[in-house]
Amino acid sequence: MTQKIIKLTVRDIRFPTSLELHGSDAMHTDPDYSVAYVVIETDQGMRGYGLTFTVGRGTEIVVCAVEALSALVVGKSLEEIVSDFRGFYRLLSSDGQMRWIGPEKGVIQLATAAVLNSVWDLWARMEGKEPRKLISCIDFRYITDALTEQEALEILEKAEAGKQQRVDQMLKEGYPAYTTSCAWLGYSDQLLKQLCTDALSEGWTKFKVKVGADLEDDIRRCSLIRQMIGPNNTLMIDANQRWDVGEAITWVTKLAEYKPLWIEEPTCPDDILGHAAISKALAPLGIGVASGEQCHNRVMFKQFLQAEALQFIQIDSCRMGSVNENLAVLLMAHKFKVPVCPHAGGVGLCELVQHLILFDYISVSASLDDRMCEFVDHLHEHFISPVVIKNAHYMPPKDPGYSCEMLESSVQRYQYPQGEVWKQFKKQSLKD
Ligand SMILES: C[C@H](O)[C@@H](O)CC(=O)C(=O)O
Ligand SMILES: [Mg+2]
Repeated sequence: MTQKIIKLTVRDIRFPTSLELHGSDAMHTDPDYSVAYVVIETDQGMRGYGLTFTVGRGTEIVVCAVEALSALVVGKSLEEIVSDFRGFYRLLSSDGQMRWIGPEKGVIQLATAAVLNSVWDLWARMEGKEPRKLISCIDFRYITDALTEQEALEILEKAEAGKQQRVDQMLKEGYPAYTTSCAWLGYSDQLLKQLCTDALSEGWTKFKVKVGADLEDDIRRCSLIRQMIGPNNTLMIDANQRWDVGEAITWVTKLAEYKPLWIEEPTCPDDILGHAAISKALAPLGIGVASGEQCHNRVMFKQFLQAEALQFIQIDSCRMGSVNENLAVLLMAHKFKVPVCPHAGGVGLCELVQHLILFDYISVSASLDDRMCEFVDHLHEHFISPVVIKNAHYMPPKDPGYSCEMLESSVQRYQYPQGEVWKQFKKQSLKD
């Protein structure tokens, strides 16, 4: 049945997470987790839901960018889009009137992700996809020196073997996860201890700690958490781009005794050679470098891989141009033998990225070695099909679609600035 997209709406939804310092790190000290939330509707009454994660005031700019892209979507049929998804991706990412404010980066790329996520959601509610069809969604422009279309197809075809076994395994055991919920930078030691104790009793074995603002604090917090989790559990540290290259090496060397598996975003997320230098310096200490949550397109990831600048790739479901670009990165990571450990958390990122990482295991890498997906325990209650975590594993989603439909009651309560929650804050601040 032809489904013509007749409407696209986008709303600015913000959660006041800064009040309790959830999500805080060395660079984002008071984040209000937010989304630009997109709904597309077809003439047959079907809907697709998409979003991109942002923080606070920036959301209104992303909303404007989605509105600017909407004219490229409304009026098209789903069949028209998916029969040449590569072309449609290019239309959005290379539109002559808007390309200058990207290309394929920044606000326009976040907006592209929100729109395309809604298209993937709509499509996913309708049918299964074969390797050839998936490959036809990827824009190979600028990456053929690292991965050709033929190589990508061969990777997917090779992974057909054993696929059903991996599906069954995932349905039974789920995909391994780690938690970042215990140790946001703004949390007190007492809260950190409490959350860590709870997480251990729930079966968590892999923990990420925010670092980078103050070395003495980092030493104290890493030592505390290492003592609590013991020598056999896994610790990761995340500096959210706080340091220069030399500073990163010196700082992380001082934290090496706590045996972190990786240092995440040690420096500017665009500094490929800087990451390579940090990787080289930290390799003898057994510490890898992870990055990706602010890596804005497949071309950046290509160069990180070519330069051996990362030992862990952190794809993000909303930073790049949706599933289309993430497929390209999963396939390149496989070719370069670098494990994918997605960034999640935020608002809806866990809901979205679970699909990508399950796809990676089932249809691309067929490996769980050194792989795990981030989990953050905030804001899932606002989703119709929230993630299900069992024994520190993501259980495969059962509902059709891309899992980012929100409860309409939540959207209305948290819509900025007219939602009840924000109106209440406004009244309060007028009183103060
Ligand atoms: C501002 C966000 O909370 C950021 O700190 C998240 C992040 O770096 C992560 O989850 O990793
Ligand atoms: Mg991070």
